[in-house]
Amino acid sequence: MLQVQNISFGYDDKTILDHISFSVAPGEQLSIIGESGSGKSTILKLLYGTYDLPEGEILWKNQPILGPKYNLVIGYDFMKYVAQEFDLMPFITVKENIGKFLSNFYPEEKEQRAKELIALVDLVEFTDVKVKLLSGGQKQRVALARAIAKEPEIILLDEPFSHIDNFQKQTLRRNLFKYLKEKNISCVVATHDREDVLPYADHMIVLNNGKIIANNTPENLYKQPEKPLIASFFDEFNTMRASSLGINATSEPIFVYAHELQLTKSPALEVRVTQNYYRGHQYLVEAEYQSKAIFFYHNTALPPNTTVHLQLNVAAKKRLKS
Ligand SMILES: Nc1ncnc2c1ncn2[C@@H]1O[C@H](COP(=O)(O)OP(=O)(O)OP(=O)(O)O)[C@@H](O)[C@H]1O
Repeated sequence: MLQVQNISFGYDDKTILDHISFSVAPGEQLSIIGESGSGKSTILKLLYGTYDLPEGEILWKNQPILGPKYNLVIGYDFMKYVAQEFDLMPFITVKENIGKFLSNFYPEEKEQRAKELIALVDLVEFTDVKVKLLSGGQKQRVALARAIAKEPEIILLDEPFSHIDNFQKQTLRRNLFKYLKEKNISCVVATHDREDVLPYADHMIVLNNGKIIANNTPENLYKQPEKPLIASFFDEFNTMRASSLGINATSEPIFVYAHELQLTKSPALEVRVTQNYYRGHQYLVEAEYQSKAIFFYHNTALPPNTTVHLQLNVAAKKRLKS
């Protein structure tokens, strides 16, 4: 179990993390989300022991993770960290880069394992290519393969698929996260991508102004986002009054995802269409309601300046009542 207990940290006078606590069980995947600069990478670096902690404690299986003041070499064998900069060896091949992280004791097993890892990250045709000749996405794959080479107990991933193209991202993500679960490797992922979180994370924490403002399952946070920052991570959304949608709920503003609004003939929420954005499966329609923008999805583009009426779909009513 990883335990982060009341840690605070800043690079200079400015506090970046302010009394943060969370934990990660063996085999569990935790996602850290938050705006750019909110401190996601800083948390990963602290978990890895890159800096000394001025306050609080980080424990892995009840042993403290210590910074450079106490460790000549940063990091621990049971933990791997894939940073945004990959730190590969450019003048040797993909296989040699991965091999550096495997034991030389049983050469046949080493060969087999290197092949297995290269296949996992789909780099078979680049096995013997020098890393300096690879693209950014290919380098990121090598870094991921290298990090899991020795099966760490916990892995820290900083935007792990940021350089991988959309064609290959889904497969790589599925393969990697499935592999980590199978091997019971704990995983902490800093990400901006909801696709890293919704299908895979057991828990997610949301960072804002140095604090954790939410710590829950992705499903619970998706259903009850509570803050615009959280809703915006998942999807296009609107901040609305429950009364304007004809539901008896709180007088507090509610967050309604754009896909939860649909056209109706009855005289419900009346809006004026201003723009359409093609999104493949549907159009995202921008409209004006009481001088503010409101967004919803529709199967076809709607002519600008038309007046239409909107209502919540059935699933949204259920979500907002629960
Ligand atoms: N080595 C450093 N020295 C001084 N300030 C730093 C250093 N590294 C990061 N910072 C500052 O700390 C804050 C948090 O940075 P961090 O990289 O942890 O954010 P992040 O949430 O990971 O951002 P992003 O999503 O853009 O990667 C930022 O304001 C950043 O400018």
